[in-house]
Amino acid sequence: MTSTHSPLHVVIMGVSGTGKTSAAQYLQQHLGWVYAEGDEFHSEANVAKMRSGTPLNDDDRAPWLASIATWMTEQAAAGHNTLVTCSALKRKYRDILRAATGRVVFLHLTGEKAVLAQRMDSRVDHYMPSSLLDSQFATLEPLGEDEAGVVVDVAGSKDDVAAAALAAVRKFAG
Ligand SMILES: Nc1ncnc2c1ncn2[C@@H]1O[C@H](COP(=O)(O)OP(=O)(O)O)[C@@H](O)[C@H]1O
Ligand SMILES: O=C(O)[C@H](O)[C@@H](O)[C@H](O)[C@H](O)COP(=O)(O)O
Repeated sequence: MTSTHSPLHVVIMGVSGTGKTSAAQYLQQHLGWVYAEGDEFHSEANVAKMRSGTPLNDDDRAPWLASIATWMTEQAAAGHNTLVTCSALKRKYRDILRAATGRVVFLHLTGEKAVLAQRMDSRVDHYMPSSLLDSQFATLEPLGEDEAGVVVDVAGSKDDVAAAALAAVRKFAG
């Protein structure tokens, strides 16, 4: 969608398995905004590290976050609102994304670890093992009160989560 307003970036964040990709695909279908899957911005080394069951560290994540922010800025320059999936676990990671041109808001998907582990284990062809959930939760810094965003619980069905996510984005988009 092209707009005369400052482009809006909605970053769908949260630990692995919260349904970021599922929610983003639904939003993309309903809003028609350009969409970036954060997983696809990881280096091969990062993917290999996660696949082997080792958590990423700040140094691993820095170039990944920078490349996502660059994509967001490029899209904003073209006048596009965007949807981005990115775990964005720490506030300082979100600061990197917030530095992109345009308005950046976060849709934080949250759920119980056991539920997420079960969903991850039923996912096929994905490098991320559910054994990394402990470190994902340990690393997660929830949105601060001064961070533009909204929290959506993912205990319900995909349809429930999608509807809540769409309602939240429509509020942000005005
Ligand atoms: N609300 C939901 N209820 C049940 N299963 C879900 C829900 N949301 C996502 N899933 C499933 O859980 C797995 C993880 O979802 P995914 O969208 O890949 O999460 P993420 O991108 O955050 O890692 C996938 O197999 C997906 O189909
Ligand atoms: O910062 C990280 O440790 C990773 O980015 C991680 O948070 C992310 O979740 C993986 O890329 C797995 O991808 P999914 O979130 O799609 O499972």
